[in-house]
Amino acid sequence: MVAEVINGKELSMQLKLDMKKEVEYLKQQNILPHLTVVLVGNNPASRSYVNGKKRASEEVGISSEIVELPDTVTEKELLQTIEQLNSDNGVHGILVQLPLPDHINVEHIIESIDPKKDVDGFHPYNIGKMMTGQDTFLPCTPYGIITMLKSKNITIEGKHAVVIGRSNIVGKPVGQLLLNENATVTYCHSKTNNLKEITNTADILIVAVGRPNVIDKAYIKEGAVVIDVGINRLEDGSLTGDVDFESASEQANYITPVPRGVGPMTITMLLHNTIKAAKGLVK
Ligand SMILES: Nc1nc(=O)c2c([nH]1)NC[C@@H]1CN(c3ccc(C(=O)N[C@@H](CCC(=O)O)C(=O)O)cc3)C=[N+]21
Repeated sequence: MVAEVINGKELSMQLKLDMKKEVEYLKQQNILPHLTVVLVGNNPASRSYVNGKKRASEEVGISSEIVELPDTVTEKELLQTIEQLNSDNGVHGILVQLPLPDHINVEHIIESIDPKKDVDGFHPYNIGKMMTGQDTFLPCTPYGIITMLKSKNITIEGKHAVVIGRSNIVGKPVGQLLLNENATVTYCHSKTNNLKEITNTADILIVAVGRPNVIDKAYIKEGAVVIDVGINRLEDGSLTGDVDFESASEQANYITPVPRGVGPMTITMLLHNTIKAAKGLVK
């Protein structure tokens, strides 16, 4: 079997065309969707992701702004910046790029963002809404993954979905969204015994490990759907996922590549959430 590739870049382009039309329509009603991204410090990877978000916003006509703060900024100063953005009626979405420097408590920062502007879907209030199946901002990477599955009409209901990874921004919420779609969900992580035995029962395997090329065909059931959330920069500068793409493609029915897989979808769902915020749909 040779797996069909789910191209996140292509799907993103289609979705962005629809969003562009929607933004034009909103502008006719004097609503100009606006996203503010807060970037602390000078991490090159963060800077490149933030630039990607700005570029994508421009593509669909969303106005965006990057607020840059030095890595010496205090927690109090950062909280003040967020407070200003919370009270600015022209700002619909606020995203504080992670990771933050060690001297800043990330929970304090996330909880200070107005949940109605929390386009990352990271605020505990929105996570609670997601867990109880209420309409809210869904975290962008998990939402992008569900959107990719649906774009190929892949059945989620009744399937065994295995998630490797339990981070607050990917592993935990993607498992919850799969559960909301009536999958049977298993979480695996660094302390899991018999990982390979479990992943070999997965109809849908979500890999968010954070180490390059560690999941190969030995971990994959024939005909499975494999979603690679990893973004690993190798010494030669190239990007690779957590999945050994060549090997896994021999066993899987569907697979996502890296780059041009989940990454672009993350940004696209951020734009979707920003438009949703501008429409005032999240209370
Ligand atoms: N508050 C917050 N929200 C985030 O959503 C967030 C964050 N912090 N911190 C970092 C992670 C990472 N992330 C990515 C977004 C797009 C690509 C992406 O577009 N990747 C391209 C390649 C980009 C490249 O060449 O570097 C691809 O996979 O094809 C990757 C990673 C969002 N994150």
